[in-house]
Amino acid sequence: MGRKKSMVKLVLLRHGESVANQQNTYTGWSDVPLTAKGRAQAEQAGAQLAAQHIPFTAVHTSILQRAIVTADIVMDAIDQLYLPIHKSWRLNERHYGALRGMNKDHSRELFGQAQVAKWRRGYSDLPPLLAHTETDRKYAGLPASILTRGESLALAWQRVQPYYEDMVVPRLRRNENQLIVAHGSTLRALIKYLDQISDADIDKVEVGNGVPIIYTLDERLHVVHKELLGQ
Ligand SMILES: O=C(O)[C@@H](CO)OP(=O)(O)O
Repeated sequence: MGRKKSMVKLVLLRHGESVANQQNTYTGWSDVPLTAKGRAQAEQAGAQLAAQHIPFTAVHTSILQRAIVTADIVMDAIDQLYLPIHKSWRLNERHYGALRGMNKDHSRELFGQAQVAKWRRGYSDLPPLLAHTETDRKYAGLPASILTRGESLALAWQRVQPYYEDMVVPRLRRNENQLIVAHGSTLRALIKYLDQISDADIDKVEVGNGVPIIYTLDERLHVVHKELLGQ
């Protein structure tokens, strides 16, 4: 009789629509709230996940309210409010530098379609940097090496990967299902890693607000199945 292969679930979820998403402005580390539509998207994601009956042992999110509130709504909907929730700046959205707050259509008028496409979806392209690093007290303890004046997706991955390796992988290895509620680019970086997408092809990957992505992983944590709920 062969040994039963263990399979574990890793669920990724981008927050519901934020005020900045609604206004079509660059967000990054801006700490903007969900819209009413964003809350409804989180509730719908929670209902879809509830139907999957996945018992998690931990939830991971950023220190930005749009992700934290989405995580809370989902934990309630799946009746797992008791779970530990780990919040880390490492799961924050990619820092959009001096673009933050700017309307995305306006940025295309200013810099051109091609440049904006690279900033938004390229792997190594750095947005124009802020003149100063973050002053918000929640970032006071950040390592000095972290560039908080703007990040490429590649730079964001450099701070997401250690979180994934230290906080998520050990739990997955113990066969514990994990839920990560984060942001478009943070999740694109993780999806790039899990799906082994090349630097060039990551520009085709989009992550929708409130669409749960369920990965089934084998004992080496390689992807054996991927499903987007409600798609
Ligand atoms: O503004 C942002 O921070 C992100 C996600 O909302 O936008 P984009 O899709 O342009 O990378």
